[in-house]
Amino acid sequence: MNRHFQDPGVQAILLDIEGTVAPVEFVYGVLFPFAREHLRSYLQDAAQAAAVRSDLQDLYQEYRAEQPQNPRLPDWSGDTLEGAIAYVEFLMDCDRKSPGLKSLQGKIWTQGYQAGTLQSQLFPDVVPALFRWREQGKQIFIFSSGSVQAQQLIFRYAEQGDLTAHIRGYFDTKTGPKKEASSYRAIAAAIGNPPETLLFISDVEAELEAAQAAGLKVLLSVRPGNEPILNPTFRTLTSLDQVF
Ligand SMILES: CSCCC(=O)C(=O)COP(=O)(O)O
Ligand SMILES: [Mg+2]
Repeated sequence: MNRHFQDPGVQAILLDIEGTVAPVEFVYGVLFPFAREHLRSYLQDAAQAAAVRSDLQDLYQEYRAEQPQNPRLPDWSGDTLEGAIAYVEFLMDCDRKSPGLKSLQGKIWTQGYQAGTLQSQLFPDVVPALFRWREQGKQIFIFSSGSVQAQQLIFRYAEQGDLTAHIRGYFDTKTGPKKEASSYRAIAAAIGNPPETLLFISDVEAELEAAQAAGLKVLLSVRPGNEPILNPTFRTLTSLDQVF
């Protein structure tokens, strides 16, 4: 195997999920439809739970901030479930990486994974890479727009079994947006490593630009089903087999 990315200075690997370790088709074809289908029944059952109320408060704040500029928003007075459902559906329609939406989706998926209805699909090179990198002493972290809970589920309920032992830590957009350099500086600080000892792998060039600006090493993930990038600015990989 030609492991063409070798850099002895890299001590930790930060992985995106969708388009890097999991196929876009799994996220858009399985996870997102599951959350949409179960949104109403989930909120009807759980809207009074403290964690769900907190998500709804975050969503309502986002709604109030957006409402004056966006005539396409559905009506939501803040105290109706119908309004909440309509706004969450609106956010899902535009694939908004909203922390409130992502947190709610993670809670809905939890039920699906625990019931055995959902199982996560990862590219076949992911599990060998996790074992190989750990044997080489590299730490593995995740940074995704999906909530930390959703990320943990992906690795706990993989078709290949529970992979959470391989993952040292998880970061979501509570740390900061994926397209801002400050988020990557915050992640490096949280991990306790200088930025240049981290390698970030993602399918989105704007995320790599931000990570590179923060001093991280970066690689562009090119996978079946990803948005095609005609002239990539960054070094590409088509399999994690190519890294270390
Ligand atoms: C954590 S699985 C669900 C992924 C998700 O909700 C999403 O928006 C994908 O974002 P990513 O940053 O992993 O490309
Ligand atoms: Mg991605």
